[in-house]
Amino acid sequence: MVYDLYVITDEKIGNGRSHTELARQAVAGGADVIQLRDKNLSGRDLLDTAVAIRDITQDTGALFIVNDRLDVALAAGADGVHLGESDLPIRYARRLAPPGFIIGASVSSVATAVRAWEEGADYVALSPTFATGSKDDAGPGHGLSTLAAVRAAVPLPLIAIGGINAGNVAEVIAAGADGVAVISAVVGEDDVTAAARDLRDRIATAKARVR
Ligand SMILES: Cc1ncc(COP(=O)(O)OP(=O)(O)O)c(N)n1
Ligand SMILES: Cc1nc(C(=O)O)sc1CCOP(=O)(O)O
Ligand SMILES: [Mg+2]
Repeated sequence: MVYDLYVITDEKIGNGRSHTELARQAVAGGADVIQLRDKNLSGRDLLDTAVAIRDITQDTGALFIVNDRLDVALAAGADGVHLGESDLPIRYARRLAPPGFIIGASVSSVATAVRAWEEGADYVALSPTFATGSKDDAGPGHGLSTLAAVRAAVPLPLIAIGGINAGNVAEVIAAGADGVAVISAVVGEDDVTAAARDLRDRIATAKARVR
């Protein structure tokens, strides 16, 4: 699986553009993964939106992940679900998921990353890597040293999330991330497609330098 550029949709930060518009524009710019994240939609509206994004990503080969809601992810035919440290535990989600279904996990330390790996996560996301204004309860950033320590401890794909942008993405990749998950650096830009393309190019350049 390729997780280089992982874009999370957010209609507030997206300045009135819908989840589906944001997803379409991000995949046009080369996003490898789209995550649908909305804490306010009803289950039914979230499912309708997830089915629409499923159609968009299916056409392009991008992965589609639903935040928090395993039920909606399964019903929509998404590729996976993202679960945080307060969401459904990974080992229980694994019992309900079909073979090949992706379960991503937020982690905040080497210890929580190792636990997520042991419980069956398919990727881990260091949450947050830097401070972010896009999630109220994210807390302070863990920084590049923690990112590098998680990289050394866990052999899963490692995503950095929180405060990542064109200016710092190269150092995040150099510290060991396989990919970056972003909201504002792509979804908050006027031209979502151009922002995604630019970030993806920077990731490719940084990977060519360090690997
Ligand atoms: C890729 C990725 N990483 C981390 C998160 C955060 O998940 P969580 O801690 O459960 O917080 P919420 O996003 O649910 O508010 C994420 N969504 N995606
Ligand atoms: C959805 C999310 N989760 C985070 C975590 O740390 O768990 S940070 C975050 C938002 C990331 O947005 P931006 O790229 O604008 O900083
Ligand atoms: Mg969550």
